[in-house]
Amino acid sequence: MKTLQVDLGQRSYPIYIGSRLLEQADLLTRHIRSKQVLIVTNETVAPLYLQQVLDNLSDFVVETVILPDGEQYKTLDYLNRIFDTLLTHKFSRNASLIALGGGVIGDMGGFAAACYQRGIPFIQIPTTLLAQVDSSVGGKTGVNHPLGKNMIGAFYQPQCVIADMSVLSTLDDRQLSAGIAEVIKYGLIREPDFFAWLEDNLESLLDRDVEALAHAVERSCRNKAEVVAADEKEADVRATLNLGHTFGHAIETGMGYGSYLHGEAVAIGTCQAADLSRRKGWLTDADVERIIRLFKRARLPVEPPAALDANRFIELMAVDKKNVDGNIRLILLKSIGEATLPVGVEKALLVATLNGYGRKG
Ligand SMILES: NC(=O)c1ccc[n+]([C@@H]2O[C@H](COP(=O)([O-])OP(=O)(O)OC[C@H]3O[C@@H](n4cnc5c(N)ncnc54)[C@H](O)[C@@H]3O)[C@@H](O)[C@H]2O)c1
Ligand SMILES: O=C(O)C(=O)C[C@@H](O)[C@H](O)[C@H](O)COP(=O)(O)O
Ligand SMILES: [Zn+2]
Repeated sequence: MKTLQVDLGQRSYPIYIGSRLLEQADLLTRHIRSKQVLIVTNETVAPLYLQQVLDNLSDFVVETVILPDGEQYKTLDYLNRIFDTLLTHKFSRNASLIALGGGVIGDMGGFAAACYQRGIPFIQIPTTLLAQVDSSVGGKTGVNHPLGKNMIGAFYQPQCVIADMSVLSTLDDRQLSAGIAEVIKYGLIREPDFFAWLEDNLESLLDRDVEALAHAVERSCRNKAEVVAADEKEADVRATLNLGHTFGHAIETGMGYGSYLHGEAVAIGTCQAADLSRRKGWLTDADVERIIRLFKRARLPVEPPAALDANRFIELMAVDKKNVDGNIRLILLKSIGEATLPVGVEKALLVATLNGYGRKG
């Protein structure tokens, strides 16, 4: 097992990465401070892994919330189900919440923990590749609004992250690829050698080679932990983790939550951001081709949905947390391995990308 640390002073916490970690009761229980524990999970993950977690908690009073599965349920309405259970069972402020699932469950569980009695401890047990490499680390929690992705939320750090590689064996191929989209992001924004490693090792990841997967999770988490430690609340460098997300979130919101997976929308959005970076004169044609090729090899979509024209994209992108005074600001690439902070772009260039990229037939 590898242990990384997210250094945030009093809010610091470990990320445990390894195989069969759900069998190690102590890893979990050492981070629980009271008898009362709530596990939040969903209808897909519960039959697979809930009992394993419950087996570790025989000395605790445990309640469970099993939410329906899907991005379309990442809403305030479904968040209320968590509060209903916490209140029905009179959970106190020292109770712990465990989020067992992918990014949807992690974001919702974390937000519920941030809100309940103004904050109770919570633990992330991420069960998708995407959640292990990204969403479980860094404390962004929240829910969607029909008008915008993750628009209601809080920064709230977990007590620990337990990334058990063994649970990835039940993940389907489409979800594995979605996770790889966020892995590629780290190479693009800050670690060119990692991007090259991914080019060399992509097939091993797609074949679920355990060593390759563990390496990708560890290197991704190290990158994310460093960025979050430098800028917990996205005043500066943390915004680079949003590469491709202004376009990607527009796709998720505009096409209806759940029709594109988050990682798929980020893959398309990153190709659009790369195209725009080329139009700014920062990336070469060859760089953009290299980026698109890697996403395609990862079996990810790279072309935006035809249903969203440039006007609709711009309307959707106007609802983004990086915008200032209503102006769209994007993370672009100076090179493969170096991202910009949020920048405004000439509307003509943005429209050219929205009209041109991926629409050439
Ligand atoms: N907080 C952050 O920093 C952050 C970062 C990236 C993404 N996100 C959010 O995360 C969400 C996407 O997360 P995701 O890709 O994990 O999606 P998800 O949570 O919907 O999980 C994907 C699917 O995999 C299933 N699943 C989970 N674990 C499984 C397992 N071990 N075996 C079989 N099936 C399993 C789930 O039930 C679901 O059907 C989005 O809402 C996105 O906005 C947040
Ligand atoms: O942790 C971050 O910071 C990120 O931006 C990670 C992203 O992959 C993630 O999708 C995040 O939820 C997007 O943040 P948002 O603030 O644009 O909702
Ligand atoms: Zn993301």
